[in-house]
Amino acid sequence: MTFFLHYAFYGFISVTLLFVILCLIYCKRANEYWQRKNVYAWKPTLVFGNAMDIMLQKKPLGVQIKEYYDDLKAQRKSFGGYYFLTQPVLVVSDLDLIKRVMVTDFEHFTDRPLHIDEEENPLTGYLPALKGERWKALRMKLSPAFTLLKSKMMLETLPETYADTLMELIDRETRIHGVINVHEIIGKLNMDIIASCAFGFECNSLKEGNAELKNHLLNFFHDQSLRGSIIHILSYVIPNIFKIIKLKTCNAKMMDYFTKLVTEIIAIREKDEIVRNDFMHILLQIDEVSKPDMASESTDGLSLKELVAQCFVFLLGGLEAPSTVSSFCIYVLSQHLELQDKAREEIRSVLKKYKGKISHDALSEMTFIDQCIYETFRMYPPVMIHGRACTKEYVVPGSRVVIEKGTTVFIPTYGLHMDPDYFPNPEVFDPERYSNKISDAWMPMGCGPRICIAYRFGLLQVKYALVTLLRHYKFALHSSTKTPMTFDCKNFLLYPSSPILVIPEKLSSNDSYNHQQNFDCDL
Ligand code: HEM
Repeated sequence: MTFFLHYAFYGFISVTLLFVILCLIYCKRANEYWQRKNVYAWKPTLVFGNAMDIMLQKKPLGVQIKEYYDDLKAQRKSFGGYYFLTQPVLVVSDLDLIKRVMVTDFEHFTDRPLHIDEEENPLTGYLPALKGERWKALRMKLSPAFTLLKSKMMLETLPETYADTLMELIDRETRIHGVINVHEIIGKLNMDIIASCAFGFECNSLKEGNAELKNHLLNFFHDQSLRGSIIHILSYVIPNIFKIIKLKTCNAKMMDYFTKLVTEIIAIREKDEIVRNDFMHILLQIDEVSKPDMASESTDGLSLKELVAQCFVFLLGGLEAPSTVSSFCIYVLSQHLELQDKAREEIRSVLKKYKGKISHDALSEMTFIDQCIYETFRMYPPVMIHGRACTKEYVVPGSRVVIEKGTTVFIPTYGLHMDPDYFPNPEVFDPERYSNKISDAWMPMGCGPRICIAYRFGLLQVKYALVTLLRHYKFALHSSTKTPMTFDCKNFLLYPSSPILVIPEKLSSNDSYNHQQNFDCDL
């Protein structure tokens, strides 16, 4: 017996040692990938590669990739290799090569390196994660929901009461706390906007505060646990790891909640024969197959699971990115009061012409607000890196480097946006940069065939929120708000590390156009 235990013990130690040695050999070999290809790369550490600071949550991935971009530019390299743990990633720094990857040679980079597992987790079957022909077919079918005309129509169906409820909320918060958390307030407005525009239901986030829908979505974005934030990054950089380790990006509760919500909305529409010009209507029209009891996969139309996943991405896209950009815009305008006054002047004079109504036409005339929004998108792009997966072997033009199928490619958006070659004095908030042509290096919504499908709608959301706030309030930065802003390391999207708190000063009816009481008042 003792002999057997002895034998088993040494056997166990030997197998463990062998396993550790094999892992180390694997890591070492993986860390020589770019060297073998003769591609410039930062020296990786074993296991962590170049991502030690990311895994230890000392730095957001987008910020580190910006630093790498700066280094590539300094070394006059068009691209370079990066190691996320043991996964090799190609980072492209040359703008012409970036345009090739995203536009001209798109057929080699049709997919995004996102995790997709519709069996275990149907919400991952959303458009951003879909691959190849399935993506192409669905993108074509969904595109009509996001034309300029559709975005305009969606905006014009918004109840005017949103503005009043928003003001009540700001006044109440100011009375109680003296300050408002601008991201939180705009998040509530956007939640109501997308619930109404996409599905035609009242979410009442502004009125009731913590609406259930919003909480589920925020849990997806801001899972502050170490596990949650690491899972988010892994799902983007090493999606294949999910095939080996059974990890989930969304939990079962979230899945059940969305399925129930969408099923109920469909049932009500069918029962009451409601036809509404919104996102849900377009989805339901896709070959008329999206019946609540339909669980099977379909080739032409959408199964219920697929439909729920597309609704989910509409809510995700419409909530966080537009709210972040609008709140960063208020943040910078609170530091540049002269620009804030100029923006308000424009809002007032245009709204006077349109009798106080925030219509699509009125918004289109507010060009200075556009410039402020573009500049905010540049300095604070919610998506700091655009990712592509190489789907067909690619020889980098002008070199002998072959990008293998399956390689993850990063486009360092934040690096491009802060590059003085494209945007002189990049640290300075200067809306005048956009009085002429916008640089091709400006790409907060991506570019090429996989550009954000809802960029028009997203821009409108941001503009609507800003106009609604700035027409009635003057904002000053609260002393506890960080300047310069640092970014949260636990979030995959760019997100402030501490709340943006501002002090609102309500403008008197002489200062602000009162659309309800006096349609012809002089400002
Ligand atoms: C203003 C805020 C927004 C920003 C900054 C933003 C940013 C982006 C970016 C950077 C991409 C990837 C583009 C690429 O890889 O080239 C993307 C894709 C996408 N966005 Fe947005 N987005 C915004 C608003 C929205 C909204 C409101 C929705 C939905 C209503 C939405 C839905 C999507 C979808 C479905 C995709 C995937 C498109 C595809 O793969 O074909 N986004 N977005």
